[in-house]
Amino acid sequence: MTGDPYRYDLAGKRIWVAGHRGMVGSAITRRLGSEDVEILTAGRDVLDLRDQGAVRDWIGDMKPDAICLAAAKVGGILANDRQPAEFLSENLAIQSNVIDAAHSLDVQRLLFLGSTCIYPRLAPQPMPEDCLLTGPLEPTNEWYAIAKIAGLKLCQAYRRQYGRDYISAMPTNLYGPGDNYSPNGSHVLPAFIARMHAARTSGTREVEIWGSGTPRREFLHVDDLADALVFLLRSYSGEVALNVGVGDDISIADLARLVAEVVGAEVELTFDRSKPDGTPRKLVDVTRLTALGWQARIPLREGLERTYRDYLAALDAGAVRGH
Ligand SMILES: NC(=O)C1=CN([C@@H]2O[C@H](COP(=O)(O)OP(=O)(O)OC[C@H]3O[C@@H](n4cnc5c(N)ncnc54)[C@H](OP(=O)(O)O)[C@@H]3O)[C@@H](O)[C@H]2O)C=CC1
Ligand SMILES: C[C@H]1O[C@H](OP(=O)(O)OP(=O)(O)OC[C@H]2O[C@@H](n3cnc4c(=O)[nH]c(N)nc43)[C@H](O)[C@@H]2O)[C@@H](O)[C@@H](O)C1=O
Repeated sequence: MTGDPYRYDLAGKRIWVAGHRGMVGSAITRRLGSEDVEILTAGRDVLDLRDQGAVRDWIGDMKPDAICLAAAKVGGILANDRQPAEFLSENLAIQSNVIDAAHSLDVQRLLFLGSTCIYPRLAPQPMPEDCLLTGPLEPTNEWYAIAKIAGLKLCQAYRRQYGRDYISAMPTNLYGPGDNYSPNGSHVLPAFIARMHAARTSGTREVEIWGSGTPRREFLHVDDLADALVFLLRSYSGEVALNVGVGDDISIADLARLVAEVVGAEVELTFDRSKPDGTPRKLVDVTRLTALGWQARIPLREGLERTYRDYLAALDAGAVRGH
């Protein structure tokens, strides 16, 4: 490679964080708070992103220089499995409306967020970016994965055909403040925090884990993700949808034990094998991101401690999402 490294200067830019009330969107907003940028936001109450005309009008009126697309229909394994229509249709609509309108209204820069479930169910571990579309997807979330693949492909297509500076990032499983704690709709980590906390406060000893407990997952604190996204916005331009992760994973049973320890719950685990395990392992290869100069900083245990404190504060305020 020759020439100067790519740099997008954020100074003075108007950046629309779509989905700013979600876990990721609010972390991006917090992180952008320390940059010299103007942050634009619109909640679902004023702008439903499934409405193509409304999205065009909003972008046309607000004229963002850059968009972080962190709005999506999101949920854990059971929600994905039970609502295939909404996970496919809403995500296709949200992302096409935003990306198409960004192109037609001449928005310079866009960052699309996918997920590592885009990779084949039995991908090599750790999963490199180039294993995309090399094998069948995990059936519990193939609907969501197909929408996310379409989103990253749309960014690639606008880049290839029209030279648009649109990029995509594929984060691993996330956790942190503002997560969704809905018992059936959440991801595993918030589910464990809520369940272990309930066990501790009620004195219950048996805590149920869905599936076999043997699948392995990687967990990235959302503040690390937000830092990585700002880094990418500033310093990455390319077709490849980049993995964002920590490069280390843990079994679901061990995660349950670790959460129990952090929460201070003395429990025995039971396994509900009628619930799906999903992908056996999902560890991302972060070689490309590391080579660009970014690395996660928050170790899992510290991130869990912080997240449990956030959960307790939200409980006190009666503001736990999904409860
Ligand atoms: N959580 C995770 O483990 C992972 C997340 N990601 C990706 O990160 C992104 C953000 O996820 P996360 O923050 O966890 O999800 P959240 O559910 O916390 O946030 C999603 C946000 O999108 C908004 N939204 C959804 N539908 C619409 C709509 N029709 N119109 C307007 N706003 C809408 C929600 O608004 P409202 O608050 O009104 O519902 C919410 O603010 C997604 O693209 C997801 O795929 C990727 C990998 C892992
Ligand atoms: C981020 C990612 O999130 C989803 O994929 P997933 O990684 O399978 O997500 P999950 O966090 O819901 O589960 C992880 C593992 O944990 C086990 N598990 C145990 N007990 C509970 C439990 O109580 N709740 C949940 N949710 N899972 C549990 C569960 O059986 C599974 O083995 C995608 O649909 C997809 O949308 C996506 O991109």
